[in-house]
Amino acid sequence: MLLGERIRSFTLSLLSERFNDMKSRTAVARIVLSAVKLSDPAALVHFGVKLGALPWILRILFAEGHIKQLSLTHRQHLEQLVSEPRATEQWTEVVMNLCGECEVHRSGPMRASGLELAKFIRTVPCGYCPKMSPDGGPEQDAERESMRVRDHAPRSNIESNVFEHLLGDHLGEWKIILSQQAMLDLAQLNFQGIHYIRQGDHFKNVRRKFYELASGDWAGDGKLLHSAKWNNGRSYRIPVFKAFYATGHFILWQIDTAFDERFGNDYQVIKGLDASEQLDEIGVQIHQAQQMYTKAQVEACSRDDLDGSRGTRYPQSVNLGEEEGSSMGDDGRDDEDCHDSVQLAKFYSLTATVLDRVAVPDGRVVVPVVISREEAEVVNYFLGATFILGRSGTGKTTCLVYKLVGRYISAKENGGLLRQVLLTRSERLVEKLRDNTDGLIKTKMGKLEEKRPHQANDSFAENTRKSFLSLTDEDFPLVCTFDYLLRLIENSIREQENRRRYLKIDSSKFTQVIDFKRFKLEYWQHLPSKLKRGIPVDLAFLEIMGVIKGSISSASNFEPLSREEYLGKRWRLAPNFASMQERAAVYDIYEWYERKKKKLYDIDQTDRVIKVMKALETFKSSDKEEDRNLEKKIRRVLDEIYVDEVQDQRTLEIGMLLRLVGCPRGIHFAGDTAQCISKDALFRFENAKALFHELFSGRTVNTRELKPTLLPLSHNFRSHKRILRVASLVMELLYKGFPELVDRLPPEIGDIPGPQPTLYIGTNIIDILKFEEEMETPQKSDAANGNSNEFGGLRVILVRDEETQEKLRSELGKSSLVLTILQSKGMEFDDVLLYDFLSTSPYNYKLDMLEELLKRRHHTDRSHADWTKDNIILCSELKNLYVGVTRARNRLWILESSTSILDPVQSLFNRTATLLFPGRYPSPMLEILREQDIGVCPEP
Ligand SMILES: Nc1ncnc2c1ncn2[C@@H]1O[C@H](COP(=O)(O)OP(=O)(O)OP(=O)(O)O)[C@@H](O)[C@H]1O
Repeated sequence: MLLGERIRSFTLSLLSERFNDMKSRTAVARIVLSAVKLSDPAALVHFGVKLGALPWILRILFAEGHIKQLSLTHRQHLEQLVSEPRATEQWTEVVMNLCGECEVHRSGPMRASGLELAKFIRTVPCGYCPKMSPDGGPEQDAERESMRVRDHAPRSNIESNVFEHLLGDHLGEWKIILSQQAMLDLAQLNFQGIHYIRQGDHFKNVRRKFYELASGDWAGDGKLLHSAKWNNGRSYRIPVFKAFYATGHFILWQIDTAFDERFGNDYQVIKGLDASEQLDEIGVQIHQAQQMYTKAQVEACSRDDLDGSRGTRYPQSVNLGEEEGSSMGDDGRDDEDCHDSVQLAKFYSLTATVLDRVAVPDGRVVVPVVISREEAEVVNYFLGATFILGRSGTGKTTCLVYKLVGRYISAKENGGLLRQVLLTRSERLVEKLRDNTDGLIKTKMGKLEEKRPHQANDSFAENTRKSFLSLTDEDFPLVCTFDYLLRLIENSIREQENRRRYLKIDSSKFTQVIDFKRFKLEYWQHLPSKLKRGIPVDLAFLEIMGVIKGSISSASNFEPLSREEYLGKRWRLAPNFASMQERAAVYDIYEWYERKKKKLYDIDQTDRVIKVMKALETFKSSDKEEDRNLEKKIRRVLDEIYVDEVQDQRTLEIGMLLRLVGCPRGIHFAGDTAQCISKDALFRFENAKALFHELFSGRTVNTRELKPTLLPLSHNFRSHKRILRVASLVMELLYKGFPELVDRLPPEIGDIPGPQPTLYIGTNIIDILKFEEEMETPQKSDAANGNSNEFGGLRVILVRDEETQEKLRSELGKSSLVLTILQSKGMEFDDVLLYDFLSTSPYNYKLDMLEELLKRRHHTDRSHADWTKDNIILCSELKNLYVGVTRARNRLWILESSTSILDPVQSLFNRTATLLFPGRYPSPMLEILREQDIGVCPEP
């Protein structure tokens, strides 16, 4: 009590001082906020009246969204505060000053009463409020360099509360984070508590213990600070404690550091490691995890007040700078018993909401992972359109989903609704994204968000009859494939055309849209051989769909590239065919394809998008009001669009999407050009960026909004460092061979140890796979335990193409998960078995050229440009390999049937890479196994 009083009077005295610089003002604002949160809620009134006279602090608290949040948690007291006549006047002035230019808030509170002002404050800032400048100075409108390093972005650029909305309230001063295992243990305890009365008390006790831990007051008889000891001869760099919740039962915990969204910085946190009491196993894992810490990290976790005395200990802020763990360098440690290192790689925030939801026995609880500061900045960034960029596993999808859900919940909690759509091309990934999105919303909002009727009636079939304009609030957030969204829009357009008898979008004759499979079977087979002229079928399709038809826009009057335009296109924008002869041949094929398609009444994906865009244009300029209204209505349905794996979308499609939102701020894309392996789309950031200019230059006054902000992510959270070394070497080859075709991004950094990837060469791969299948024992998986937000399952066999997929499925049976590399995009698996990828590559007989490539120093000369053009297929091979390798979290097996690939691969990965880059690749990367090395019993 006494301490509370002291903090309050100290803070009030601080408010009598003058602070002239923004840094001190921000610090004071944070202190005031913490003091308000720590005090009796009524204290808000005292502080608030004082703040009325201190607009410079109040502005900061408004701009960073804290007042909005206090208006929810301290509703009654805020009303009381702003009803005080002097405060009403001063607060109104500050808030109107801040958001006088916002479309929504311009008109101010409805009436000049305290109650109305409090209501008004609850909605400030909103998505339409222009960026608030807490220092009251004019907003710096200079366009930022788009590939900025966000570390330098001032914090006021960040909508600070989006991620907090997703999480809900913390249990106390200390943030608590739980390992996957501890989350499982918690759910298990709760389950037992419901079924066995005695254990019911356990769960209550555990809850209490977590609150005690979070309070920072760990006094007493050592019940929270009982040292955990292991007789395994290992020394622990950070002390581990047992918090007893019943005789013989405890939670294992240690102090660690993590990003704390409440303070916008890294802080000390309580890390719950386990509650299962399987001490031996977890003891080894904790030891391994602690070995990876740098000295500075260990120091940041240390405290000298862990003595069990009374009093609250506050978490300290941590500044580790740019320091990473031992990243990809060799730490000289033996990783051979690192099989479970992934278990302690991911942590979840234990907030009051999560604890309450775990206490409700209704199945799956999706909990946000503890994200890094870098990720939090991406999640909270809403000043303009964003492109989240990063190599694989760097959290792009995670950030995109948290952005969407955080915004959704924030709007809901403020009594509004955002109509958001999250798209990607792969159905499989969409399902995962939907589970995740719905799960996060349900965890946070509980009963408020019961099953959406949409799902029950429609199941997101791509031939849905539902129309875009019939979407209701309950359908949002809508998580679906791009094709599904397209179909919804087509249906709305068709309804109007039928009503008005235009009959343009009539797909009744079109049974199935032409995809690569149909193109190959029904078109290519009939293509006269003189037209084929050595052009590979997959590249021909990619070129037609991705370049000739894929870059159509309203600027080109929705016409595909003419022959002249295509022949004259810069090589970088259409790199698959470099010579005029080849391009001319492709154009001949394209013309033949269009003629045949017309005869057969067929349609392809680009035709569909073009039809939609043309129809919308026609409606827009129609002389019928009804048509114009329809076009307007379609444009007003969505507030925000999120696209994952955006590199799979054509420019044309991005153009369509941009037309569907009124303001560029509502657009958030995530992708990686190194993973651009689609068979029918050719993505270029340049093209997408150009579209923003084209489409929004007339619609927004803010020049910054015309340029999407690129937000890079660099830390790989998925795979351990031995897999990352393989991935980084593949990237290095791509950079060396095809510098113009992949954006150079910071290399993925990862610090988790793990087992060495294996290259197996043998003719009995199928037997091995069958054998493995039989031996496979059910393991704990995120998907199975329902306690986390994984985007994948346990083990997958990845193959080059659908034919191999079918072959393997028939040999191995349905219980094996076999996917093409393309289908596996965006997913992750504990174990990945890459099946015969190198042996079936068109480069299988000349893989030694990879070594030459790695050795190359300069790549600006002409001969290199020619080399790149001649080896364009290698670029796609390497991208596929990169995607395949990076799906693995734990074990990577490269299974190959051809002995001829052994020497070049072994030489590249195990010798040359280490010789050339000993820092990055300190030891042989692959364990090599041959048929004779393992004893697999063939089937009797
Ligand atoms: N801060 C974090 N700590 C631990 N795990 C994290 C963190 N952020 C993300 N993850 C996990 O890392 C994995 C990879 O994340 P995600 O799928 O978002 O990456 P991505 O960049 O979209 O990858 P890809 O490009 O390969 O699809 C997921 O399991 C995710 O839950």
